Amino acid sequence: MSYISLKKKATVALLCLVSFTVGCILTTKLHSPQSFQMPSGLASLQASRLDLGKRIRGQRLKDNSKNVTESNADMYADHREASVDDERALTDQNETDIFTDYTYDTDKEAVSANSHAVAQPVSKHHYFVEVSDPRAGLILKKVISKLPRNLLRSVVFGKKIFDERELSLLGSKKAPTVSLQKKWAALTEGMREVGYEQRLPVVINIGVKKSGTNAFGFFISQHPQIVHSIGNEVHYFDWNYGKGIEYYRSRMGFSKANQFTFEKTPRYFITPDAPKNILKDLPSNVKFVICVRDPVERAKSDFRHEAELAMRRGKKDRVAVRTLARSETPASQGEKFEQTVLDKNGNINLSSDIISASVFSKHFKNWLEHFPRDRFYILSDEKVNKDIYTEMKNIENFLGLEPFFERNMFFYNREIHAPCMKVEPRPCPAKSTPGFLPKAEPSPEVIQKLRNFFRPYNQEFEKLTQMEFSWTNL
Ligand SMILES: Nc1ncnc2c1ncn2[C@@H]1O[C@H](COP(=O)(O)OS(=O)(=O)O)[C@@H](OP(=O)(O)O)[C@H]1O
Repeated sequence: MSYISLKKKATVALLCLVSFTVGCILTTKLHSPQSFQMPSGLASLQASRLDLGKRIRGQRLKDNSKNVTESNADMYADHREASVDDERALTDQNETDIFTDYTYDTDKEAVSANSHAVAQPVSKHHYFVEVSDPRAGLILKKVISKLPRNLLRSVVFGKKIFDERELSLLGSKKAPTVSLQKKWAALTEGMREVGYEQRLPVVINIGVKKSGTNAFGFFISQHPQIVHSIGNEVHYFDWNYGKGIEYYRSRMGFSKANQFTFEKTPRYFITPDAPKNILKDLPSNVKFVICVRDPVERAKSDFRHEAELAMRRGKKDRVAVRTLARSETPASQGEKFEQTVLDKNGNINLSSDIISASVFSKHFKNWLEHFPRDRFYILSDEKVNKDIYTEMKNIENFLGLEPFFERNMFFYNREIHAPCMKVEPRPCPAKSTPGFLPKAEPSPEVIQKLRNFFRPYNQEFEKLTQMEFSWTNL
């Protein structure tokens, strides 16, 4: 081979190598979060969002951008009420398999999925997408598909961040199970740069279970100063206390300095050590909202809830099996309401959680030993049903929030016989109890027995709260 042809070949090889290297660099740059450049229009739109500290949520952003508003409308497309027990099970999950467990659960009849998601731009490169139930693979996909296509996107659930590639695997059998600690660190750093922190809650909805806590959580979370915990219920002061305060903080949404972190776990109300530990661990200005309802109606609703779990356990549903393993008085499949609330001799079954949770005064006394009465707002369902607007205004005032709620934001939904809030496109949380569940329709004698049992406790609760309730003396 001549020297010239050798030289030619070497030049060609060199050119190939250079163009390959340049290609690689360009590709890496295009896909690297660090080098990503956002179109200037979007950048300023997002910057103004961040300055306003607003979340992309339903109609609240209608004034900002048509594109984003449409996308947000879809985020609520499948908003249904959360199941406490799914949250309970979630906190049990090892960090990497959350998606594997829940995304492919297609048994929608048996599982009342809560599927709301809130997207929030947190840096040039990331959207923070809060998903209240990680089983909601479909809604996640929907949210992601609506975000500006040319942005690098991440979805966060707790400490899990799923990038676009991983999201594209949703719906396939290849579940993303990658450890994402590094991405989480990068994202939180990005959020801190723009002024967000994970703060401990200063407002907690501590219960009572089955008294409208989901609806209240939904209403209060519409306030721009309220930042909800990540996921529906954290269960720190009952089941996860051993995990430490930094775990608890890590379950909080990111907030700006003028925002209030909100958490709801109805089981705190009946957890003996919860008030003592909250006093010890949380900011001294923490306040509480307690939803209450006719104790007999509450017990019936609680029974249906437990019956749903029992039915799911019968189907070997993993969430239910795990949840029932932790329940003090698990319902048995096929058990009737009477069998749960009465003992063998026909007396009130005092060891049943379903009874105990309705004895409001007993638990409230424990809270009052640690916090003064003025730290609690008691939200009774009769007042909620009569005038939700006034109640939300009172709570705004109680918490020291800026005025936000207006009368025309609320309406009474005759289909579900409950007040709702106009948030596009699903105005309010659906009723939690699916129609296929066993009905709790005890005989009039059993009802009377329950009423006689609860009456003295109701009267005591009235004294403790300095309030009156229509169901006290029934
Ligand atoms: N506004 C509104 N929207 C939807 N649902 C409402 C509302 N207000 C009260 N409820 C009734 O509250 C019951 C559920 O209570 P919780 O949300 O506290 O349940 S849970 O403890 O979190 O599982 C559940 O009661 P039952 O239907 O009797 O089971 C809901 O119907």
